[in-house]
Order: sequence, then C-alpha cells, then structure tokens
Amino acid sequence: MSMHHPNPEESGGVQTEAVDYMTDTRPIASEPAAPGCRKRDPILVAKHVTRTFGGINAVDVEYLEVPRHKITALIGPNGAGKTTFFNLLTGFDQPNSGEWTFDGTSLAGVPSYKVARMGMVRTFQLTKVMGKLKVIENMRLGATKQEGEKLSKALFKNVWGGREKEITRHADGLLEKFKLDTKREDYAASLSGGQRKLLEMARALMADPKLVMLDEPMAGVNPALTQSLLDHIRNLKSEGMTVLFVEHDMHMVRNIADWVVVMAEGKIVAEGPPAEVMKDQAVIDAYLGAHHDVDLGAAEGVEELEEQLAKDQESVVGTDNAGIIGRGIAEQDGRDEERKEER
Ligand SMILES: Nc1ncnc2c1ncn2[C@@H]1O[C@H](COP(=O)(O)OP(=O)(O)OP(=O)(O)O)[C@@H](O)[C@H]1O
Repeated sequence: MSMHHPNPEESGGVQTEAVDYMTDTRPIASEPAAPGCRKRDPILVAKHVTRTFGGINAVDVEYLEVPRHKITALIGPNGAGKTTFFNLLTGFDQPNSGEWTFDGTSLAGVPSYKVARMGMVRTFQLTKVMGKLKVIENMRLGATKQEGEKLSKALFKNVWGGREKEITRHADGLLEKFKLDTKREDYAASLSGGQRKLLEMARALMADPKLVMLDEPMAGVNPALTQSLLDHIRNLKSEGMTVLFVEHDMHMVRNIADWVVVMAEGKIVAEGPPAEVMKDQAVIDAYLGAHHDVDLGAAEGVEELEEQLAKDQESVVGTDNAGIIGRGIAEQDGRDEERKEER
C-alpha cells in the first residue's frame, strides 16, 4: 500500500478507499481515446446536445463524458461553440435538443441557479462579480439560494436562515486562500481583472461544488497572477472537485489538464490526454485557429505568431501546419533555406 492509499483499517476503520486525486494514475477512459469515448467514472454525461443560431449549428455534441476528479480542458477555435455548450450545460441557455446528466441527475430544463445548488458551478469569460458590492458581499452572495438579479436584494434580507456566521467564516476562509482577504472591504470594481477572476472563482466555491466550470480563466489575467490561478485550479482537484475549463492558452492546457476535449464547428472532434491530443492534426488545426487575434497581414502579426508558436513548439513541430507556417514566415523574411528542403 502506498502512502496515498492508506489502509482503511489503520485509519479508523472507514471502508471508503482514500484516493489522492493528484497522483491517481488509473486510466481516465474505459475505451480508446476518441470523440465520445466512455470514461471510467464520468460526472457529466451529455447526449445529442444541439443549439442553432439562425442557420448555424453552434453546438452539435453527439456524446461527451467528463471524467470525475480530473481537470478537463475544452479547447477549439473561436466560434467553435465552447461557451454556448457551457451555457447550455449550466442552464444559462436552452438547447434545441439533447439531454445531459450531472452525477446521475438529468439537468435538461433545470434553471442555472438550481444547477449551481446541485453542485455544478461556473465562471464567465467576462467576470460577473458585482462591482458596486464589496468583496465580502460578493462572496456571501455565492451562498444564497436566490435567483439571478434577485441576488442584490438578498443582501438586505435575512436569506441565510441563521447561517450568517458560518457563511461569513466560509467566505473569509476562501478569501484568505485566494489572497483576497486584504481586499475584503474593497468594492469589487476596484480589483484588477485577475483579482476579479480569483474572486469569481472563490465565490463559486461558496456553493461547495463538485464540478467547477471555468470559461477562459486566464483571459485578461496579469502574468503575475497566472501561476497563482494555475495553483488554485490544481487545488480544486486536490480537494476532490472536478474541473472543466475553456481555454485558448495552450501552456495552461498542457500544464494542468488531465484530459483535453477539442471542439470545432459545434462538434467534438478529438479527445484524449494532452500529449496525445496535441499531436492530432485536427487539434493542430483547431489550435492554429486559436491565434485569432494575430493579424497575419501585418509584419508584426507574423512575428507575434512566430513568437507564440516558438513558445509552443511541441504542438506544432513535425506537423504539416508547422511546415506551412514556418515556411511562410521564412519566405517573407527571405531566409527559408532549411525549410524549403523539407518538401
Ligand atoms: N446569442 C447568440 N446569437 C447568435 N449567435 C450566437 C450566439 N451565441 C453564440 N453564437 C454563435 O454560435 C457560435 C459559437 O459561439 P461560441 O461563443 O459558443 O464559441 P466559442 O467556442 O466559445 O468561441 P470563443 O473561443 O470565441 O469564446 C458562433 O458562430 C457564434 O457566433
């Protein structure tokens, strides 16, 4: 028996197996990695979930299982449908068709605040912390059972049924953990973008969730806070939570994801462990689509892309796309000797 799997008999006779989620190496999938593959222990299962906007199939997910106690990254180019899929799963939007279960319970038609109450919480690409409320007030709201806009009214009523002290203690504990305790009495509007992301994450945890869904947690975050955010996400897993996050930052995906799901044009086009998935051509295409903000027409744009790709060499080296892009840049600069010989 390893240290991470203590003998239940020795630890007080508790019969549940203690698993260290950080070192658990059991396979995530119960069949070969491929779009829609079954997982050993799924927490979320989605079937035939579709959503169209006008003529566009924004989401067209045939089947997806999200593995419990793992960190899953949902990646794909702009407009792939990632945020729409999040919105559907969490009750912020209604699908044209489909069903999905969270921990065995069907969630289709369940409104967002109930989804959160059931243990599935999310954050937004653009944070939804309430700027005119203090940090601690934002935190307390995470514990209410009020719906949407009514949240603000919750502040002035006794909605916690005598649980105020316990809720404040929980909030203060989380603020300390997220190093926001010194900002406790500040208005959320005065926080930096990164601090707001942390506050939103901390607030989501007030609901004691089982599944935490993060929509682009790194977007707009100052590099100084990046490591701290990564650590917080890893901590969620070590504490037994499941994480599903949308992200364009491939460093982050490579760094912390146990499993990667790739979406393109509404469909799941690949999934698997990060190292394997990122070798996949469909993924490389999706990945290159992620460099949406680079203007390839401008010389600086090419340089910027080159710089970004250089940072992410493992994901492009040895693929056709790397060749094409590498050659394009090289020709433009008039220094393509080695590249040309490759073809
Ligand atoms: N409310 C809406 N009305 C009309 N079209 C929408 C709406 N929301 C999303 N879409 C369209 O649905 C498609 C999927 O968009 P979505 O925002 O889900 O993609 P995404 O993968 O999250 O992209 P990004 O990485 O840019 O956040 C896009 O074509 C988008 O224009």
